[in-house]
Amino acid sequence: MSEKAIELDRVVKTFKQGFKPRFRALDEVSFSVVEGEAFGFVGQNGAGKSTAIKILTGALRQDGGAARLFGVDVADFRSRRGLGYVPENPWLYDYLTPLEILRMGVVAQGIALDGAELDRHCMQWLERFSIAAVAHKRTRSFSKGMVQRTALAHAMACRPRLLILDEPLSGLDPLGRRDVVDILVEYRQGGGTVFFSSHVLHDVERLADRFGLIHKGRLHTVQRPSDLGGGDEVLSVRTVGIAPVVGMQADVADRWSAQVPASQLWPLLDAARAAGHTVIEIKPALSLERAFLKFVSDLDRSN
Ligand SMILES: Nc1ncnc2c1ncn2[C@@H]1O[C@H](COP(=O)(O)OP(=O)(O)OP(=O)(O)O)[C@@H](O)[C@H]1O
Repeated sequence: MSEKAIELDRVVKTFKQGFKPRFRALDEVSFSVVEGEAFGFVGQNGAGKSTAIKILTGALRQDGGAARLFGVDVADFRSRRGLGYVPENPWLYDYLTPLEILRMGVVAQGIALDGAELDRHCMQWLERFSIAAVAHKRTRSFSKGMVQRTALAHAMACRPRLLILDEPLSGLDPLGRRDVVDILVEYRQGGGTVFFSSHVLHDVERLADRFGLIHKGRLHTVQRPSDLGGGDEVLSVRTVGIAPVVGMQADVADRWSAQVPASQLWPLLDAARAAGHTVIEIKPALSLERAFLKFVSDLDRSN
C-alpha cells in the first residue's frame, strides 16, 4: 500500500478577530494524500488553503487535531526532510542571484553535489524554468513571475519527494504556466507527490488526480476533477444548417446553438437532423470553473 505523504486529521486552527470570538479558519479538516499523487486544494480567497499549508510546513501550529508528513508529526522538523515548498508569495534573499539561491538550497538539503557538478545541476533547473539568462543577477529587480520561477526551480533542484505549492501558477503568464505544468507532470511521472492550492479550477483539472474543496474553513468534498465537470445536467449543442430548429438560437453564418438538459438531447438532435443540420459540437455547458462556482453558491445557500 502507498505511504501517506500528507495526513490531516481533524485539524482546527482559530484566529483572533479583534473583540469578536476567535473564528475557525480550519474546522476539523481531515484528508490524506498518498505518495505519487497530485492533490489540488481548492477554494475561494480566505477559504483556509494557505493556513492548512502553513500548518503542514511548520509555519503555524494548529489548535487541534494532527498533521503529519510521511507519518512524522509536523511539529518535528524531520517531517520536512525532502520537502519542496513554494509559498504564495515566495521571499528570496534579494542580494543573492538565482544560482546562489539554488546552490544554497541544494547544499542545505544535503544533496551530494559540489563544484562544477553542483553548478551544472542548478543551471539545468534554471534553464528548465527559463531563468538561466539572469542566473547571475541579483533577484532584487525581479518581477513576480521571475521570483516565482526562481522559487520553483529552487524547490525542484532540491530533489523533493513531496512538493507543497501555494498557488504555484498565480504569478505566471500563460507560457510560464504551461512550462510549470509540464515540469510538474514530469515530476509526477518520476514518482513525486504534489500538493498544491489553487482557486483556478483549470489548473486543478490539468494537474490533480483528486482535489479537496475547502469553503470557509471546512472541507466539503474530495473528488476527481472529472467527477465535478462531468454531470449530465446541461449540454451545449452547436449545429450548422439553414432552417430554424425549435429550441435553437441562430448564431453567425448558419450556425446554431442551444443549451439543453441531458434528457432533452436526443429530441433536439432529431429535430436538428430533420431540419437538415449537421452537429458540430456537443459538450457539457458548465466548465469546471462554473461548476465550482455553482457548488460554492449552493453551499452558501444551504448554510
Ligand atoms: N494570521 C492571521 N490572523 C488572523 N486571521 C488570519 C490569519 N491568517 C489567515 N487568517 C484568516 O483566516 C482565513 C483563511 O485564510 P487563508 O489565508 O488560509 O485563506 P486562503 O484560502 O489561502 O485564501 P487566498 O486564496 O486568499 O490565499 C481568512 O479569513 C484569513 O483572513
